[in-house]
Amino acid sequence: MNVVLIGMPTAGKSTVGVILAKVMGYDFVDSDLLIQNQENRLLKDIISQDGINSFISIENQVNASLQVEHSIIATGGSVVYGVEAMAHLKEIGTVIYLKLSYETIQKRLGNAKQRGVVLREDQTLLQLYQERCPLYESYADIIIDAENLGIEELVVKIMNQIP
Ligand SMILES: Nc1ncnc2c1ncn2[C@@H]1O[C@H](COP(=O)(O)OP(=O)(O)OP(=O)(O)O)[C@@H](O)[C@H]1O
Ligand SMILES: O=C(O)C1=C[C@@H](O)[C@@H](O)[C@H](O)C1
Ligand SMILES: [Mg+2]
Repeated sequence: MNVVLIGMPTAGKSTVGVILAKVMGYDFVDSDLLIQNQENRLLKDIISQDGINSFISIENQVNASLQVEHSIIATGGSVVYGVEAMAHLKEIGTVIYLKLSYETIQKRLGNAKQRGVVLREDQTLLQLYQERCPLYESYADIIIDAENLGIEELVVKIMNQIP
């Protein structure tokens, strides 16, 4: 079985995921890096060159094809737009949503466009947050409130909730 981390960009999926893998003796997979490997391009270049719909479709295909065991899987924040990806991830793992307030995400994110976030031209970060929260919640097996927790504290909180 795997543990799948979902949540907004900067929620800590990659940072916390790799530590969690070490502490639990799991492997670590970052699906953003698998996308970059497959495409041989940076995420932000895929988004700027091909557009957000193509990126979402590539992300969906990569995550839907993931064949791993005993791994912590850090997904990209936009993975929840991929129906096939989420169906597959739910089948191969326990899905954990790292939930943070809009204010914290905004502070950590800085300039969303420069980081290559899947944000439509006419969409604000607040609208993106409001659009995504229900998706993260609907796919989550476990929701973890990560607000005001340091990286190590969050690792412990996640470990305590993994079945
Ligand atoms: N618990 C935390 N407290 C403070 N800062 C954190 C915490 N977790 C992560 N960060 C910081 O937030 C930034 C983004 O974290 P990270 O790359 O792990 O996010 P992510 O969820 O993987 O985002 P993405 O969806 O873009 O891949 C990093 O600079 C990281 O150090
Ligand atoms: O939440 C997002 O829109 C994204 C998050 C990153 O992990 C990458 O998957 C990509 O930059 C898009
Ligand atoms: Mg990440």
